[in-house]
Amino acid sequence: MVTKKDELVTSLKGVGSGSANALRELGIETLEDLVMTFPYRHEDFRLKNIAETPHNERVTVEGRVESEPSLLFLGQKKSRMQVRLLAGQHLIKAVFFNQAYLKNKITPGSIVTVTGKWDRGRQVINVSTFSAGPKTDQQDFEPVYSLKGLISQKVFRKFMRQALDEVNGHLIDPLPESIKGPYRLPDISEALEGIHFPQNVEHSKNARRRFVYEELLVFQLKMQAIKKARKEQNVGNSIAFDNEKLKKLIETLPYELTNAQKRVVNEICRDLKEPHRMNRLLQGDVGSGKTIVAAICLYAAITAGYQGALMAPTEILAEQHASSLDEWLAPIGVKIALLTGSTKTKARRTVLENLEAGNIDLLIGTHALIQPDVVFKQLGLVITDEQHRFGVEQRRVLKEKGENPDVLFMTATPIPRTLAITAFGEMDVSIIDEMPAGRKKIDTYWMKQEQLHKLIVRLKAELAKGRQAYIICPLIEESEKLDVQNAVDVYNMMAAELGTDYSVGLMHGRLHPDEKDEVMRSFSEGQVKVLVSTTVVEVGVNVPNATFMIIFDAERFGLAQLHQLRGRVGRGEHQSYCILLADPKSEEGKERMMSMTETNDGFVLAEKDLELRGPGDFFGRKQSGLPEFKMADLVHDYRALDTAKVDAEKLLSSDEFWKSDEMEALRTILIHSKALDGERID
Ligand SMILES: Nc1ncnc2c1ncn2[C@@H]1O[C@H](COP(=O)(O)OP(=O)(O)OP(=O)(O)O)[C@@H](O)[C@H]1O
Repeated sequence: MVTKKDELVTSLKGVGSGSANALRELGIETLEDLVMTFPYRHEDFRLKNIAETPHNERVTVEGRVESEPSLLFLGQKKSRMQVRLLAGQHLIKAVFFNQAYLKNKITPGSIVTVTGKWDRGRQVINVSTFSAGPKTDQQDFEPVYSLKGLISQKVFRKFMRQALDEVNGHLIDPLPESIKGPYRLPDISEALEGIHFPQNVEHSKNARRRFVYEELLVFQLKMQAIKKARKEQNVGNSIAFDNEKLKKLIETLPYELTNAQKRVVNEICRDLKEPHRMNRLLQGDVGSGKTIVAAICLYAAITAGYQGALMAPTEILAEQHASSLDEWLAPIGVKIALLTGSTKTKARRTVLENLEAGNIDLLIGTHALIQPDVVFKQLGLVITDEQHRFGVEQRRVLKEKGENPDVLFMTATPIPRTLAITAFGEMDVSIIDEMPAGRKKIDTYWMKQEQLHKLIVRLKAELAKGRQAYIICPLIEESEKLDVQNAVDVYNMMAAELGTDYSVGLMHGRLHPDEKDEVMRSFSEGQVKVLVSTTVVEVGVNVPNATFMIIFDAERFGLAQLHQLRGRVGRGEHQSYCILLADPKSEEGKERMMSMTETNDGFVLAEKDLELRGPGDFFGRKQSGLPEFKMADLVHDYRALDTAKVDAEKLLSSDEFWKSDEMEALRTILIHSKALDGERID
């Protein structure tokens, strides 16, 4: 039996084949599809005082016509008409483009109501909606739908009215009274009315509140269900590590762990012990000390007789990790090997043999680590140090190899909380939210390119103190060649400026791996004082004596990337500086530069970045891990997201959710998704 909501839109009065096609193109076939198509904004038709209306805002005013309309034709169909209106005490102009047909309705002395964008400087309203006479029965708020020009707003609203009347009482409300009641959320019919035909601001706000909550609750239910299912089905390793040995390692470290580091080590080690497979994200701002945490956890797995793997995004980083971990772990007997794309065939073969035989405890490298022919004897823990998510592909390779290790993802990109919850909602998250003691704020300045010579004086002063510096040139992937040239030019200029006093090194993606190594080593050992580099040093490079950074064309970078780059300095006890050379043209670019000078806090910058660029672009490209919400907005609805998270956890662990009739609709949504099988599909 077809229920009302499943009836086709063609059952509505006035929907012929033309409109039906248009609606189908918008993804609307049934009455339910139609009523669940939400407007992307509401036009506000309340009367406003023009004197208080900000520039460029849309406004509706009533006014008395004070002149004959002057009409000018600008071509066959184009025209411009202008008339003077007295709105309250204000004499303004109303301009109508291509609405010559209104001329007869505009007579001097009559009252008219116009809506349009207000140009405050020129005192002009650019009219988009007109009615003769004072404002009467027009709705105060009218929804505006995204219709791609296929059908007019007015006709669409007419269909909507009919559809709402038809389905009223036939829709199943996924939210039971026990949830709606305490939050005073309207039921589905009332909420739909408020979304499509709001009587006032409150009405539409309440309706929106309901759908935002519903959407986020369903999302959270899915995420929590996935987590739970994975825990139940993933019989992973229970890694019984030797706590005494861990304590000893921690005691021998050159510094005391911060409380945050201790806390996350505990969280991760607790997961290792559990028999299910760990699936955890470790977030920590640049320089917060994630590497040592990784080392301790890998060592934990090793004390229990397992092998560990640490995967880095670049070769430089893999080498740097290998040398740090070697320093900490080799003295206590851990056998470490490095494997990257440039490991020579013979050396590679030796590593692989030893790995399979169990003679290597810890393998560090790039993606080369999880190639099919890399076989571990007993892999217990994989840590990946990457900006982005550990790909589906890599999980598949591990699975095919029969490995079932615990996995920890480390990210240095502070991900705004709301994004972390949504993009990584099915994972457990640990956060290092504290910097090692004694860290100083990196003083950040924004200067114009033309001030470079002044800057070089500052640079020399810093070098004279024995410090080192990075000079960053942009690398835009589409034209690596040009960027390399750019870096070479800057290198030549710096080498000329600094003469024989300080040696300058050059680093970019096109160098041979051996050359990269060589440059990096001489910089970290202090022979090279100034490193001119493209963004290849962006992640993870750790040279605590480097305290000065100049970033050329800084406006070409996003906030997250600038923050990562800046994080290369300020990693030791000395005061550090970062100078952004930039001539941004856009307001957004200026705002980015200002934000960098104002804060060192990666989480604050990440929130700002999210606000400036929107969630889709946050990761630098469209990230498939981010679900698209119809109503919820990740920048502003974070409170609702939190509430939904707590509620989802409670619901899933309650008997009522699984048994009661009133929860059936919500339960059905969950059952129809793949969440209960531990799969994420969005
Ligand atoms: N508890 C601590 N006390 C003092 N120094 C520390 C502490 N933990 C780490 N460090 C030092 O801080 C510096 C940064 O640590 P690390 O390289 O692990 O940062 P990170 O979190 O990996 O940052 P990035 O993402 O930028 O690589 C290193 O020089 C490290 O030795």
